[in-house]
Amino acid sequence: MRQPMVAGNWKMNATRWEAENLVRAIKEAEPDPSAVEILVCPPFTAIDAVARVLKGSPIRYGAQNLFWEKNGAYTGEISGEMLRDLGCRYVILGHSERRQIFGESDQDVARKYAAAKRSGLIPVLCVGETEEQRSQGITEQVVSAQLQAILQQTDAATFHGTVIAYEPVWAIGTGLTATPDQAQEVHAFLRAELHAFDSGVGASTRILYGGSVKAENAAEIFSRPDIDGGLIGGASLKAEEFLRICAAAAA
Ligand SMILES: O=C[C@H](O)COP(=O)(O)O
Repeated sequence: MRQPMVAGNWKMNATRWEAENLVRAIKEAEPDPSAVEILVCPPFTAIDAVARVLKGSPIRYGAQNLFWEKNGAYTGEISGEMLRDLGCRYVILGHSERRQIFGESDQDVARKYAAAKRSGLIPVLCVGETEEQRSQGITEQVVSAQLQAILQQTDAATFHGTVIAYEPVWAIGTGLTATPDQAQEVHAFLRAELHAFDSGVGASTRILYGGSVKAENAAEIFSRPDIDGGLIGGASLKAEEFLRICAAAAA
């Protein structure tokens, strides 16, 4: 049985003060940790402030990116070891905004994945197709290539625990959501790929859906058998709405 998970990707939003207020409101609602695992991923600058509020709480926090080296002359970059030093448990990797705006390739994501594992972070690996790729009918090819770039360099024991997030690029921040059936179809495909890699990995890996998830559509999306929760952008910046999404995953 896979424990549902709801992750908030705050992207480049929230000062430390805003982050503290947001995470405090989530914490004070005391969501049941046995029903849903909750993760918040603030910008780097607010991680420490969030960590202080979450001390002793079952709510997890993580980062949105890392660089693959441990340290050195890499101006502006942050390593997995630095994130572990802040107490981060998870790191989002390969988000489509990183791939599209910052030019991250599958190979870059694979190097970041290896660095996350080396430093003891759990990757939340994002995959997803653009609108053009969907209209060309190559959604499965695209997400398979993104996933296989990771599977080819790892083994089942190392991969264990990794979280996958399927995020159709055309649904991110657009208000357009994949229908629950469209999302389930891709999730089932990804699970089959994971299963072919290793049956235990196929059964146990959580696959989250991301792309314009809101309180009002969350329950229906999460009701599908291969959708284990959500990676939430805009709606994770409002405590009340985020908590309603968490409650939908817990139900
Ligand atoms: O990481 C989160 C996704 O990019 C979804 O963002 P969104 O919920 O604002 O569409």
